Amino acid sequence: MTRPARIIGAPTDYGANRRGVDMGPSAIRYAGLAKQLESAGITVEDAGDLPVPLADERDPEPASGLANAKFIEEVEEVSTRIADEVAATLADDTTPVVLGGDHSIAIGSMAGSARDAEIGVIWFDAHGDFNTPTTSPSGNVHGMPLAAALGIGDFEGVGWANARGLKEENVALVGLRDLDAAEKEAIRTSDVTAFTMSDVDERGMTEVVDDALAVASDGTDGVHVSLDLDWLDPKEAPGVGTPVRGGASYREAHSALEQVASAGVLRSLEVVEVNPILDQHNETAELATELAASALGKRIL
Ligand SMILES: NC(=[NH2+])NCCC[C@H](N)C(=O)O
Ligand SMILES: [Mn+2]
Ligand SMILES: [Mn+2]
Repeated sequence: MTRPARIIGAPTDYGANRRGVDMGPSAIRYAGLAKQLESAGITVEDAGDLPVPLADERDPEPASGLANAKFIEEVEEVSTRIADEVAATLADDTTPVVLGGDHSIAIGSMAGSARDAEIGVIWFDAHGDFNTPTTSPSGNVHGMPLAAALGIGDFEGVGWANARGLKEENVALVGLRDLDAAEKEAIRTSDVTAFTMSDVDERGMTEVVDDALAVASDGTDGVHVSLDLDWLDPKEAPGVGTPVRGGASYREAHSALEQVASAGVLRSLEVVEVNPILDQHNETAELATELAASALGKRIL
């Protein structure tokens, strides 16, 4: 029997420092996520949205802590909440499906998923999200979650951010095409495996995703999949804050997430960076919904 799924909304926007992406969970629900998952034969429960500090109660530059990481205190507060919820969901033998929100929420999802288990991560994204507060050109935490989870640079020993049961060797990034200079260097010198869009061009998505699955499942108890909608080409997914041309096609994306389902290793899933204000007729949210269903086992036939 397939495990049930629990939808967990994380309506953040401070990690992208741009309004609108906080409406992602609502747009994805409106696009029919629960129905789609049920049609894939999965029992779905919606836990609603986790509380996020209101815009006028936030502090963009807290005096202490990780300098140059905007709204880091809010990130800590909400990450802790997400981590607890994800861990509790897994303890119920249920698959957490976390809806962003900006990609800073991945810090919490990974910490929760890796609290009591060794996990791997597949990161479908145009970006590396491998900056640290020191290397980040923007200070936006949605460009830092992998570095945070892995305890790189300023994030070393930051308990709430580090994903306990996650090693660099089990992290695979897929579809990269926009990296900052220092971020490139950090990825190169780390033990993560990075597949750029050039790799996809040369080898095809199927082979690349096969390799990514091997990296993430090697010696682990399961895989956390983080799907940033800007992984797709902006023609398919216009409703994102940081679009980059040359992304995955609709068909590549579906087939990649179907591969994830077929591998039978999915432990937790998150879908991030859907910004309804920038979207056209909710098509990016609809795509997010369909791709989540594919990852959880929905099939054409
Ligand atoms: N999850 C995202 N959309 N990340 C975009 C990050 C962009 C840029 N690399 C930065 O650090 O600011
Ligand atoms: Mn991205
Ligand atoms: Mn991202």
